[in-house]
Amino acid sequence: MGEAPAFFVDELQKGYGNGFDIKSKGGETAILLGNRTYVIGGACEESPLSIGVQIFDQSTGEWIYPTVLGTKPKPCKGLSAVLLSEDRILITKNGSTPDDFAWFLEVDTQYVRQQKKILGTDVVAWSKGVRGYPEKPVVISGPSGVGKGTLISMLMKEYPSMFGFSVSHTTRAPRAMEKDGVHYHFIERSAMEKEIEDGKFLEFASVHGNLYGTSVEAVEVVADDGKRCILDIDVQGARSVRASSLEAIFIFVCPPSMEELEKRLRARGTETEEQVLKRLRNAKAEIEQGQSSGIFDHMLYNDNLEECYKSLKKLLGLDGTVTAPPKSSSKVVDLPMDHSVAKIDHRIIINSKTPELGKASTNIRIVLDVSSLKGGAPGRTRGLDIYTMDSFLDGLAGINH
Ligand SMILES: Nc1nc2c(ncn2[C@@H]2O[C@H](COP(=O)(O)OP(=O)(O)O)[C@@H](O)[C@H]2O)c(=O)[nH]1
Ligand SMILES: Nc1ncnc2c1ncn2[C@@H]1O[C@H](COP(=O)(O)OP(=O)(O)O)[C@@H](O)[C@H]1O
Repeated sequence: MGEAPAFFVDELQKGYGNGFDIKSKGGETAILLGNRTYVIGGACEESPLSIGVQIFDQSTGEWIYPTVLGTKPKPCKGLSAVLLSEDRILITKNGSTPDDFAWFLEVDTQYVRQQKKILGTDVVAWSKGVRGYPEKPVVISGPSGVGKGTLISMLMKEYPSMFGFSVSHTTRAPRAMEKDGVHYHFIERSAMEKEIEDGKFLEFASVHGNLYGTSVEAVEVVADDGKRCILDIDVQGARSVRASSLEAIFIFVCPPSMEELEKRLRARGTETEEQVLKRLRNAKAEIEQGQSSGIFDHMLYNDNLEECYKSLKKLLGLDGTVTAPPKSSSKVVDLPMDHSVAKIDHRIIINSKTPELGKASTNIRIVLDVSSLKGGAPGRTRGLDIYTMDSFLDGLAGINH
């Protein structure tokens, strides 16, 4: 483990360290919470491509190097921090673009507390701040061979700009037509177990003797692309997602009969006889759980494919005229290299400290509204509203007229 920046120790031991402006040459900043000071900045020793986090415990005088989970921000020349509530710190990166300037470091959220228990170490977790909300992801479960993949392909083909598929990781061997990174991320068991330990998965389960899992990134990249995410996962996975912070719609697809299911599975011809028998044995338990667990919001019966597809579209609100969700139109400028932050209720006001010479507009003020945050680590924190002070004042003037 690396040394903590020496110049901090004196300041921190004096109890100094509350606020968003204790900056060193390395660009670190510090936040005091209880008797712990979170020192954030510079590059992380263990993963140099992300910002480092160290904790100074005032009561013991010792440095703690926590396990850092979630999507990590890349290092930058400097940053500012504001304590939002007692459980998370908002970090703004100097000189960054609007899609990279707001990050959250969770220090005592439900997710962090849960992970502390599992890992038995100190834990902090990053999540990236994102404007607005995507539509709820759609979780589709059902026994092997019922037609989940077929229905999802139809949906993606008809609405390519609206839906995106969550590409799962699996330890099973690829089928003849399957492409790595498209149908699944095919991975060795030991590598997947390591990634699970590192907190990279939203959920995972052992299904038909193989490991399957949805990485946090698999879902987030789809939402970042402005699309609605579709997850094809088993009942255990659906249960885990239900218990997570991801709000989704849960659909279970039933076969018309076990005989028909067997016929489809055999006709598909992708499994060995042993695998077919295993999948049919598991199907009974899956259908029972699907129907009685209370996890699923909707049941679909895939007897006639066209009828079933119509029902799927209906429950996703696609039976009428389809309108794309409006994209946010308010433009935000890049964050200045040097800035200060202040918190007023649910708004963070970001002020550029040094006017940029030779430019007409010198004093940039950006407002970050954090009143409607949703989600969080290990995924994204969504629902940020970011605008310039000018547009905020224009809005107020509009109301007054
Ligand atoms: N929990 C979980 N289940 C998954 C995931 N990806 C696929 N599955 C499920 O694993 C099972 C087997 O999938 P697969 O081997 O592709 O065969 P299929 O059932 O014939 O489509 C299916 O029930 C899938 O829904 C995942 O990321 N997590
Ligand atoms: N309603 C249906 N009627 C007849 N065959 C179907 C129907 N739905 C899907 N199939 C076929 O059943 C097989 C299994 O479907 P698939 O989408 O691979 O299932 P899953 O993804 O649930 O394992 C495929 O060969 C598919 O073409």
